[in-house]
Amino acid sequence: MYSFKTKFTNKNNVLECRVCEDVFTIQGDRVPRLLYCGHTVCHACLLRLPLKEDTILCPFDRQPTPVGSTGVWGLKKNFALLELLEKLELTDKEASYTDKEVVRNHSDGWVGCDEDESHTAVVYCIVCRSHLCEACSLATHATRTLAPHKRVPLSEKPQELPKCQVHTSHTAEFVCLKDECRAVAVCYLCKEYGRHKDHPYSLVEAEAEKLRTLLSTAVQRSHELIDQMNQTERRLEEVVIGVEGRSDDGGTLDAARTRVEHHFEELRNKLDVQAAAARSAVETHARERLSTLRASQQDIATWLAQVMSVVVLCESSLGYDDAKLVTCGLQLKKAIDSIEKQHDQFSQLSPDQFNPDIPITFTKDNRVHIGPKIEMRVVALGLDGAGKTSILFKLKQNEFMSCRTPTIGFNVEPIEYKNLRFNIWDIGGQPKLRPLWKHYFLNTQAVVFVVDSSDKDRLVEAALELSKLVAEKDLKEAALLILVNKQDVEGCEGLEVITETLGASKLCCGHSWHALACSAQTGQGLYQGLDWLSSQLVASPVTNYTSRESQSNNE
Ligand SMILES: Nc1nc2c(ncn2[C@@H]2O[C@H](COP(=O)(O)OP(=O)(O)OP(=O)(O)O)[C@@H](O)[C@H]2O)c(=O)[nH]1
Ligand SMILES: [Mg+2]
Repeated sequence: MYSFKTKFTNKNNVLECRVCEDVFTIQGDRVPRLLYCGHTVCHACLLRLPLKEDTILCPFDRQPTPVGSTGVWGLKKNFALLELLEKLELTDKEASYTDKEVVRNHSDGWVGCDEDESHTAVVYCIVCRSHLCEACSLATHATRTLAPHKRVPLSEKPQELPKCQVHTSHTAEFVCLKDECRAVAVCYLCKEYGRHKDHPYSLVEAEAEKLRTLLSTAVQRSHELIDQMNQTERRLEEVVIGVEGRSDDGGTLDAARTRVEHHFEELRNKLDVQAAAARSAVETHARERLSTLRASQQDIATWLAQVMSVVVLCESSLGYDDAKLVTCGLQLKKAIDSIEKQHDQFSQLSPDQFNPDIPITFTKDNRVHIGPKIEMRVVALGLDGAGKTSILFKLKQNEFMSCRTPTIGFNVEPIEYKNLRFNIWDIGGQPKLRPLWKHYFLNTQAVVFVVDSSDKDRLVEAALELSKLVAEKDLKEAALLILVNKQDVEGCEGLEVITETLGASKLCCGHSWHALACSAQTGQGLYQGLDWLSSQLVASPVTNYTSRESQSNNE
């Protein structure tokens, strides 16, 4: 039978490092490495040699061997020696294989000692690759050379590395990391000289360790994910119950349905009240109108009878003799005067009475306005010189006043446009007058804020005044129209820049607001402004144009 002792005594020190006298190994610290002079020294002894200017001196003949940045790891292994070692180990294994298998197959899991098959192996020598019992381990490793061999309990025996598929007698201890090679396990020959020369590589153990870490992390994260999913699933179930409700308690769906019903019920009630108010307004209007018409009818009937009786009197008086006619002259003149009086009264009948239309306009809050004009209170504000009075004048007279007359106090003018009457209050904008603005706010339905687009230096001042206006309680419901005026002036700022500089979208976000470019000189944008204002008051567009307005719109 093969013996562990003979295995090493047969080598006659040929396979030992001549520095430390330890046996060379295929891998690890005792790997044989070649120096430039041809001597072979184990890796561990080379590490202990002093390094002088990136060279080490051979311990036997002092010849220098340069080592680069990789140190002694960069020195070539003595492959002839390694092959010899491997062949010897293979022979050792083959020789012991049959016996060991017989012994191992003797009982499942039982491992026999390689020195004495009747003993049970408890340790494994990593260097000699032998299974040993306690006694044989001590006996065989008593020498100075073998005593340092690392022996581990059988349970910690390192795994056997696979063989290289190309050099089948060599262990595949490296993994080639080049993409095309798909992590194939290779031996040092393939790595140093063969197909995988110069390919990136790693040790099989290191790569396996990396994969293990990766797998453990993945498993741990998956467990966490499963926990989270379970929790979320439970929460979703709770939400489903919350929406659908339980048998004894309605969910949020029921509550939402009820709110929708309630909201529209309230709207319907409000609309019913508004419709009743509108109907009543129409009825009242019609009643008043009919009573006026009937009164006029009665007046006309009376006038008719009176005129006819005067006519009869006059016609019959035509045949009187002179004396009688003169006697009745005073009475006849009175009768003729009364005809004139009735003619005057008759001609005063309003032509509106002959139009059977009932002109109705609905406001945005569903109030009904009956009559030719619906009124809107508008306040025009802005810095002094912005052009408020000029805009008002242009709308009223269709004229531009080029001279500067600052407004002290206010001007108020009704501007009639379509079926609206805008009562525009133009308030002086000088700094000393601005504290008075607030006295005009009550019941104001719209503010027209005028900005001078040619006076860029005062935009910040204008923004400040605008910010105060939008914060006014009395103007909370008021619509806000920003008129960017003087667009005819060369070099003036455009609408977008001005609204941005004013910060209008932020400032006015609580209001219904709009900005328009305009010019009091040319009339540009002014009627668009009135259109927007009317859209804020009435529910549907107004279409009856007067001739002047049509003309202005065509300009
Ligand atoms: N070129 C040009 N000048 C304008 C325009 N609008 C107003 N102006 C001129 O700007 C000056 C001031 O106009 P006003 O209408 O008096 O300004 P205001 O806003 O009423 O000023 P205060 O009454 O002081 O608040 C006048 O000289 C106007 O002729 C415009 O659209 N184009
Ligand atoms: Mg003015």
